[in-house]
Amino acid sequence: MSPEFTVRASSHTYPVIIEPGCRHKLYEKINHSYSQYFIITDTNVSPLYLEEVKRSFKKTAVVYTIPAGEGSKSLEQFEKICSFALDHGIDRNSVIIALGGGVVGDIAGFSAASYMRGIDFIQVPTTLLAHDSSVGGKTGINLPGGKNMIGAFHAPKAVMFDPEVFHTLPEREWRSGLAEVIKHGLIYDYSLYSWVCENVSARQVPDTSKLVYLLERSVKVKRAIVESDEKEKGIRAFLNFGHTLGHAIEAEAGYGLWTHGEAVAMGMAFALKVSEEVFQTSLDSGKIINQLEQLGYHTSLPENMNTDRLIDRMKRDKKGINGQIRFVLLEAPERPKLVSVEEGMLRNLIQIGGVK
Ligand SMILES: NC(=O)c1ccc[n+]([C@@H]2O[C@H](COP(=O)([O-])OP(=O)(O)OC[C@H]3O[C@@H](n4cnc5c(N)ncnc54)[C@H](O)[C@@H]3O)[C@@H](O)[C@H]2O)c1
Ligand SMILES: O=C(O)C(=O)C[C@@H](O)[C@H](O)[C@H](O)COP(=O)(O)O
Ligand SMILES: [Zn+2]
Repeated sequence: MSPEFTVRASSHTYPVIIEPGCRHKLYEKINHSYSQYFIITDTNVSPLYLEEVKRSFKKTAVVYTIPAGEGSKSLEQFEKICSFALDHGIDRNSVIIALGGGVVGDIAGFSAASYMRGIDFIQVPTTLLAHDSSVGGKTGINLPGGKNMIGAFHAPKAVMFDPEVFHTLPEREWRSGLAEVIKHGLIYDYSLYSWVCENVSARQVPDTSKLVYLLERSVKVKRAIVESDEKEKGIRAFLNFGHTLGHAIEAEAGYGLWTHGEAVAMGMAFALKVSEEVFQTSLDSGKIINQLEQLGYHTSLPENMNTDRLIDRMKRDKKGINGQIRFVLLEAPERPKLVSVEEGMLRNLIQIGGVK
């Protein structure tokens, strides 16, 4: 089974293709009228998959390879990509192909959104995590002061998953991606969350048919949310569950020390505790936090994290208004809510070790 469905954006509707082996025939699936094909990839993905992808092309592709890792989502790399594009004749009728994980997707997408005021791009996600980043049109780069602080909404022309490539993911990156699936489950589709807990190991990439199933279900959660609120005026903020603290941790530790998914999992565990405090509900946060631990995520903040600095970073989060820290909390599974949370409560919870 190779699911194919569409995502509606305000600019256009684009296909999402989930097809084992499709990296060998990417060119067949894309428009042939582009003047140039500009592949952006990274130093880990390039030796694994670039030649296979390029072989399917009838035209020569221009390639730019960024150093693997979160550190590459930078202004410096952005400038290098755009200058390289200009030097290699990339014009308005060219297309950027993002071959890699979320880092490649975000910076390639932002380059596509900005270069010559916007050219087409196609997402070819090679990590599980990028099932989230490749759909919905958020693109961007980091500042030292905060994650994704410079960016644009720019929808891809297509998203093409070849789940076979997930088999080379290191365990840590597989687990990282699973955190965003879990997020989709907790905020929108609890049966997906339960299915993951029962059927998916965080230690080992499952077989391809299970991967196809997982991708389709989780991408469809993302689709439902971004189709109803593309520019984050309302419910799209729920996709930030776990990210208020998660993004602060990533920036505070130094980009790349924590994976995005590790930080988001920690952030979700924290947000669950905050939810209990704020709503005084019977949300069984303990059970979910235990399940996160079973899957191998850290759910207690390391002692070397400085509370003041984490609080400062959370105040600069894009969801914040007038210096107030706003968290996505859960009143119950599938019942997320965006809430301003008192700084004192956050300080207390951080100081007692986050969630324990
Ligand atoms: N735009 C969005 O909506 C959105 C959503 C979620 C996350 N993000 C962003 O995505 C980024 C994280 O993405 P990520 O976790 O994919 O990180 P990543 O792109 O750095 O990939 C993780 C690691 O896996 C390697 N890799 C990629 N594919 C591989 C493969 N098939 N086999 C072996 N190794 C492979 C990469 O080289 C890298 O070392 C963060 O910057 C995060 O902020 C954006
Ligand atoms: O698509 C969204 O919207 C998300 O929030 C998805 C998140 O998983 C992702 O990490 C996103 O990049 C965060 O966006 P930001 O606006 O908080 O930087
Ligand atoms: Zn995320």
